[in-house]
Amino acid sequence: MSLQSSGRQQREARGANARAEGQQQQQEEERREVTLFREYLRIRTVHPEPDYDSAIAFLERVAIDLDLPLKKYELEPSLIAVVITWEGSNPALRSVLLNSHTDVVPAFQEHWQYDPFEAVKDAEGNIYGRGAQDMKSVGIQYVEAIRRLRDEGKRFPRTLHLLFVPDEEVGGFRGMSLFVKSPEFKALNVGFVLDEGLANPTDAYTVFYGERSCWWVTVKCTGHPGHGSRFITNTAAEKLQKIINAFLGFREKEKARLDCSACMTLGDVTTVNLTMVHGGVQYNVVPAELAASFDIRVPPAVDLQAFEQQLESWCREAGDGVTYEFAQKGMDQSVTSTSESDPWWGAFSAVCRDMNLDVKTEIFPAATDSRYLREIGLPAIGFSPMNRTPILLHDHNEFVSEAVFLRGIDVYAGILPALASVPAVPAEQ
Ligand SMILES: CSCC[C@H](NC(C)=O)C(=O)O
Ligand SMILES: [Zn+2]
Ligand SMILES: [Zn+2]
Repeated sequence: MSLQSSGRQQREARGANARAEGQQQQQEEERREVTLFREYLRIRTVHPEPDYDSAIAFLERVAIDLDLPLKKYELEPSLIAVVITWEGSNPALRSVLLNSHTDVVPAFQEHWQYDPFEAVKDAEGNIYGRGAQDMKSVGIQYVEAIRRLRDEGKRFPRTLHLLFVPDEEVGGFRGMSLFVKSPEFKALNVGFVLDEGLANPTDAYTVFYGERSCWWVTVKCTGHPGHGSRFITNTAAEKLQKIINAFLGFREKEKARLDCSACMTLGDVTTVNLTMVHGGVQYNVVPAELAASFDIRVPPAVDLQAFEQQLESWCREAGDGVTYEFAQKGMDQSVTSTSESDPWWGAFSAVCRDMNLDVKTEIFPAATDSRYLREIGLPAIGFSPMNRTPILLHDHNEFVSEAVFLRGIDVYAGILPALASVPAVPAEQ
């Protein structure tokens, strides 16, 4: 056996040390909010085989502890949405939905400093785990803010629903997408939604009021086949070359637009990435068909019809026998109002100002479950209260510090009363 310890041994040793320190600290002083969050992180709701049963059992205990009713809605066999409800004093008013997803993306253990499902807290108070940012922290912050408000004897006019959905990380097709279409969702009488956002490395908090449309498109190029030793004309490869040049040429222009503007963010430009190429038979056979797949994200301000015409013309210009097909084509471009005169945004932004939070509004660069909620006409804000934190969702060594996590509970304890006290909006009068 080598004298040098392996990566795994080092990780285990680090984990054991940090655990021992953490346990000691926990016995001495760890706050129950943090302990609950770390317990949730240890539940392996990780794709491709998320342990949703354990997450549901955990949430059932949370609801009992909060003394609030919990309902389960089966969306598909073994895919369950959980709703914990704190009824308002005027339940006829529309409710506020606090959404979080219970699933997390896979973690590659060998790249992590600690086991991604041990929820290790290091000496600096950083809590490591898959889901630490995306978005188990937010789920527990909602719970703990509500616990605090209830312990203080507060009650607000509007009902607060805590929703925990499965399968967001694989597109939400069997999760939120189904739930929003159900009569049970309608019965929740939702008026406004808080959902996930992103960390911000500066002092500011980022708040998302819309998302880019997600277009996944495969362009198929056909052409003359033949022997690999000859100059075959009109080949699939020549057409594919034109397609790739057109798509990636546009990508460069959009990148330059982003790079030369200090006030633009990723959500304001269109990104195009070549993510898959398909085709070919063997070295000496010129193939009759080749295809390229692109991940395209289009900001809400872009005219989608005009953009599709652009794709069409790139395909036409590449030659005959070039066609495209969508695997995903988001067409809804609804954004949530950030006008101060909007009752929901007005309440949200005013309370953020009162708490001295520096809020930056942006378009979310990727796709979240908020798109299903905006699609049915609901205002939804993406907000994960994590400032002074690097953006590590889906990355190795995802963490949030204990201090930022706890501060996020204070933030929700300020925001939730404001949202749950928004006076009846015109549609409710
Ligand atoms: C369109 S389904 C895929 C959803 C995924 N969401 C995130 C947050 O990574 C994405 O934007 O690729
Ligand atoms: Zn997420
Ligand atoms: Zn995610």
